Amino acid sequence: MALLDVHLRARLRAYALDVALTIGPETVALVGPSGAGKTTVLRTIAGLRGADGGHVRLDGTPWLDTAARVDLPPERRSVGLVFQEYALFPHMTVAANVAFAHGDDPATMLARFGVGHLADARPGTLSGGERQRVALARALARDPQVLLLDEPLAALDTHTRATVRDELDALLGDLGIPTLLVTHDFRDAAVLADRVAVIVDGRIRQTGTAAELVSAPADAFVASFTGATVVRGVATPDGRGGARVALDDGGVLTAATAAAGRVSVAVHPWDVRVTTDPPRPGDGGGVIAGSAGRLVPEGGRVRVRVGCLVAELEADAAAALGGAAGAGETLYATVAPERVRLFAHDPAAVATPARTVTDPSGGRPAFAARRPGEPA
Ligand SMILES: Nc1ncnc2c1ncn2[C@@H]1O[C@H](COP(=O)(O)OP(=O)(O)OP(=O)(O)O)[C@@H](O)[C@H]1O
Repeated sequence: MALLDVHLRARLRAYALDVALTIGPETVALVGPSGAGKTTVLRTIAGLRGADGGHVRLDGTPWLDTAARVDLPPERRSVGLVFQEYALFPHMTVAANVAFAHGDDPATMLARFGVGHLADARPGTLSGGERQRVALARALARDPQVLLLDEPLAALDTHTRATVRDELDALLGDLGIPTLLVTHDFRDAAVLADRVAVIVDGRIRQTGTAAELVSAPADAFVASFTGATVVRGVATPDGRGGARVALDDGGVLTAATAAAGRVSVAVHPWDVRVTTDPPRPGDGGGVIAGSAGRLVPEGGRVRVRVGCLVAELEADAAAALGGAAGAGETLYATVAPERVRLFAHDPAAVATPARTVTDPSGGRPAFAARRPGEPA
């Protein structure tokens, strides 16, 4: 069974990268913010840059071992690479691009990816989705033992992206070779990867299935990356093993876990309940009151902002709000205490806008991502 064993140390401009990963015949997504070191890891595995320490081994055979002074050139490492920009040679035809990767049979490879009819075309005349398929055909032409994908869907529009993502998902399942996929997008990671590793400043914060990261994030950054809204507040123990958190932006949440002092609070949008009437005082839970934002449809559900939280509702729950949303009326958001996650205060988690994810119930989650900076 194929096993890619990676441990890399490298001094980068702003931090020291130190990453260990073992990848069996599976797809592992390396996700994290810009500058976290994702591309550096991928390029080092491919042999396109060196490391200050560590190793890369495939089934025990070293491609890189700084202690033993082994550092195979890229062409002696059996990797297929797909870069962000597809890196096709613009002056060559599609067929020549694939043949260049010394595939003996570019026509068969292209046909396999549904782009056989484009063999004589120049890359500049292809759509993003077509270029992506050609790049995959080229990456796989040498029958590599390891596949490295750097933001393979980044250049595609939303519609093409969903289609190509599904194709890629099927392909990766068929290939069954160690595959490392670099992406900014938690949704892509959740669909394509068996495991997701979250990297920040050159260190892996957490590795798990997408559903594990959603249900048990190790820290506020991971929570925000999986789609949680992260806000700040001050926690006071409630004397019953939980805590009451006064949020900086107004409102109170109660948590089932104990905490005291400044905290980051992570809440997934699908755990937020929204009502037009305030909860009864005797309910004891926290509440956030806020003027309702617009209702925004998202993947069969509806999102609405209430104060500092974003709620994701079933269509009928949204309909029950009547005209309150969008009309600027006051709505009330509540969250079950066991769904309020408290973390040591982490400014990075708040500074990075959450990627949004829809309810992960039912096996592999269906994700709906919002780009950083887009309104919730
Ligand atoms: N040769 C180098 N020497 C020193 N620092 C470097 C070198 N190459 C990259 N860096 C720095 O290392 C950090 C990680 O870069 P890298 O490209 O791996 O990040 P990334 O996670 O892939 O980011 P993005 O998502 O924006 O592509 C960046 O701050 C980059 O400026």
